[in-house]
Amino acid sequence: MFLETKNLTKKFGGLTAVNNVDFSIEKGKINAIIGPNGAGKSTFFNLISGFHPPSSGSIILKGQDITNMPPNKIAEMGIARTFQTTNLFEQSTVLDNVIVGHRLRTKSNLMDAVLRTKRLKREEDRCREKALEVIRFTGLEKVAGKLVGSLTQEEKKRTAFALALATEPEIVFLDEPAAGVNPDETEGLAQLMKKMVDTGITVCLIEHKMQMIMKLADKIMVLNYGEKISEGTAEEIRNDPAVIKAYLGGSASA
Ligand SMILES: Nc1ncnc2c1ncn2[C@@H]1O[C@H](COP(=O)(O)OP(=O)(O)OP(=O)(O)O)[C@@H](O)[C@H]1O
Repeated sequence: MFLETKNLTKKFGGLTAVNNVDFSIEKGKINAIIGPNGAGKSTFFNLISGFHPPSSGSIILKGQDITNMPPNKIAEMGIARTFQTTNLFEQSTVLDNVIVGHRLRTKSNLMDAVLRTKRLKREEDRCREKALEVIRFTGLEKVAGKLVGSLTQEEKKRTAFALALATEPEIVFLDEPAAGVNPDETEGLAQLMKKMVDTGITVCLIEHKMQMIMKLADKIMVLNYGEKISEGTAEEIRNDPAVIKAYLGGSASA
């Protein structure tokens, strides 16, 4: 299995936000995590990307235990993520935002910057090339020189994808990639996720847009109050009484 969590648990004081979750992600597939508000989806992402240490349980990437690794190490291992409220620099251009992503893969340090070494120049060129490549991939060529603050919501979403891709990840975690965009743009972003998978990148997303998830995801996990209540294909999830009950607030019979 490409990435697995075993008994993954996160407690915030008396609240168990993620409770004993076993989840496995297959390489080259689109995996989705759904669940009502407050179900623990973002917390689950934060655990995998190292932003929160788990209270217990483990995270295994390609057979290696990465539990408790710091976020920068996890990113170096090939895991990238985007955020619900995209953490982009609004006063910088798309290109400058995306260039930052590839710095993760470079080695130059403060001395290289002070002395303007050849290594620094070479790595700066490489970051720029990589940024231009992912800007083309995500369809942002026309707005590469624009300030992020002036972009549409959909372009900002694409920029967040591009920033994640610039780190050369093996797997990307996308937190509500289609929130706040119209149906046509949602379809465009779904196509972009498929394109990512076609190049060999594994995708895992959180999304509230059910129609999109049901069409797009190869495998879905459903969280409710921090617990995994169901897992399977769109068809399996759709017909699972536990899922129907969770979404209807307990008013449907299980
Ligand atoms: N840093 C934190 N400190 C304390 N409680 C937290 C923290 N982060 C999340 N929680 C709580 O953990 C629970 C799960 O939250 P989380 O944001 O993971 O849910 P979610 O499924 O992503 O929700 P949404 O769909 O609304 O974004 C919630 O009750 C939330 O209030």
